[in-house]
Amino acid sequence: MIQQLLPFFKPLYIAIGTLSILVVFRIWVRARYAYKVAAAGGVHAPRLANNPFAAARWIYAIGVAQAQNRLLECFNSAWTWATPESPNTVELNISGGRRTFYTRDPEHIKAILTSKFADYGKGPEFHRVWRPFLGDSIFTTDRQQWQDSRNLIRPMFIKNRVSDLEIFEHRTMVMMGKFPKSGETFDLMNLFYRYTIDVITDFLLGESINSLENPTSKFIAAFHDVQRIQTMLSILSPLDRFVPQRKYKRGIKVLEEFIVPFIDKALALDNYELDKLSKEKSFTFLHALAKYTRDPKVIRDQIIAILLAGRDTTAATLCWTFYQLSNYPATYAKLRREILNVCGPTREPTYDDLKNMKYLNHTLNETLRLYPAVPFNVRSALADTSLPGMPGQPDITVVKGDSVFYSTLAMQRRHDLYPPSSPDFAPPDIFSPERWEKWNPKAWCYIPFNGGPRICVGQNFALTEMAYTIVRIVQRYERIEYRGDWDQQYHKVEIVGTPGHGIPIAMYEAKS
Ligand code: HEM
Repeated sequence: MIQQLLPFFKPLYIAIGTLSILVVFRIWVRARYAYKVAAAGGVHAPRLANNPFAAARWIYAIGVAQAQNRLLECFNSAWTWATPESPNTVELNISGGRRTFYTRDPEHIKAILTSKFADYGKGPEFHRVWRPFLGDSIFTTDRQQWQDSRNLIRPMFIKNRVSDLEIFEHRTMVMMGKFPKSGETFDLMNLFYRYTIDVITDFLLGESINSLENPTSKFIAAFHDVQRIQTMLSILSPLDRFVPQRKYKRGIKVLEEFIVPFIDKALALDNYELDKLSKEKSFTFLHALAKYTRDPKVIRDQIIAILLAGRDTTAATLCWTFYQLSNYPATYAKLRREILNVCGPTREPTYDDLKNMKYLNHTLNETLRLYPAVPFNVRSALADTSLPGMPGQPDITVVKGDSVFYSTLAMQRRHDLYPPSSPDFAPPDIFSPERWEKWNPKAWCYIPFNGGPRICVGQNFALTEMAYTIVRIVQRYERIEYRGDWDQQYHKVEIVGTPGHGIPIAMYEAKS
């Protein structure tokens, strides 16, 4: 009897059997999804690929595009599959089950970030992949846990605290002390990254890491490694489990070894001492955390999250600003005229000066329009929900567990979201702070800081820091010159989008 059955266990039969089970499974999962979509009265978005092989090819293409710094191009190629009913959102389904949506549609971004906020979140998978680095912080959690973090962090960014410009002044002066002589080439990006980590550590911990003075610090190298590997792990999830993680874990340990002594010092203060301190200027973000919780892990998670949020975003935006200004001498000159009119060549700007300088703010808006610091983002459906259909069309059904990738970068570069070009309004790909003089973007078409309940907590801090830094540099230097190949510059997307070639530049000091 066994002998008669043996031929059935030949490898070929096993392969055919397995394949048949997979096909049946896929048909079943797909039918279940189709039922859910129909039962909700909605529709699918156009499909990016119609079979698992084409879908796997797309995932592979995304991985390659990321490695070759062509992610935007690859993302935009998705619209080849779009239809007039859904011109800017498509879906991908490898297994027939959970889908991934890709969108650059402001109405869909608005839905996930605000009108259907409760239905979308970071989700369990995001939390799993990011937890070793960012723990249970504001960035990795949803619902009550996220709300608790937000309530804790927000008071630290009220105007009173942000308008104290002492840290910015001190650190800007240290940074500018590192600029070489007039006309010599240097990498401004390197200095901006060191400057912003020094500012944010000072702001959070009351003591700076001083990377401007100590560029080879282990902390900086570890912070960089961890972020780079984290980006790759998120892109590859759920296959991240197969990626070697020794360097990643070692890096996280270095970050913790740096932060833990600060946490211990803050926790050594009792509530009475913290209360007393809270009325003084030396009361830091860390003290506020220690007042709220005695759990060192909670404090560690929030501190690392804000370090991440506060360093690269502002450094990258400053880099892109000077990259663009170096190509437009007339824009630089106009900005300098405004700054000199308000602050003269040496006076420190006040908070009100910074907020009232229109052209300065237009310059920052314009940079964030072309280079939103977080170019790609993702949300997961926490419940069965939908994305709004075009007028007269049914909604697109989204099932719990589906992901929605959205790109602020791709959306903000969509030509059809802008008025026609004219002498008053440069084509959308051109850097032109002037466009902001008479134009306001349509709602949800310009969201570098996100929108809705999860809008960036540090927005005002970031804008104040960047404006301050620009003012102090532009006051001193009458002209800047890009010393790399301007056209060869590229957008390197990790968590934040940075200039791939750094910012090789020369600055010419104004004669007093
Ligand atoms: C140019 C500068 C910045 C830009 C463009 C920016 C942009 C963003 C964006 C797009 C998000 C949403 C992320 C998400 O929900 O997935 C965000 C969240 C956040 N940002 Fe910023 N950010 C900047 C600077 C800062 C700074 C300097 C800080 C703090 C020092 C900060 C703190 C935060 C925090 C805590 C969140 C989480 C908010 C939440 O989930 O409720 N950001 N930021």
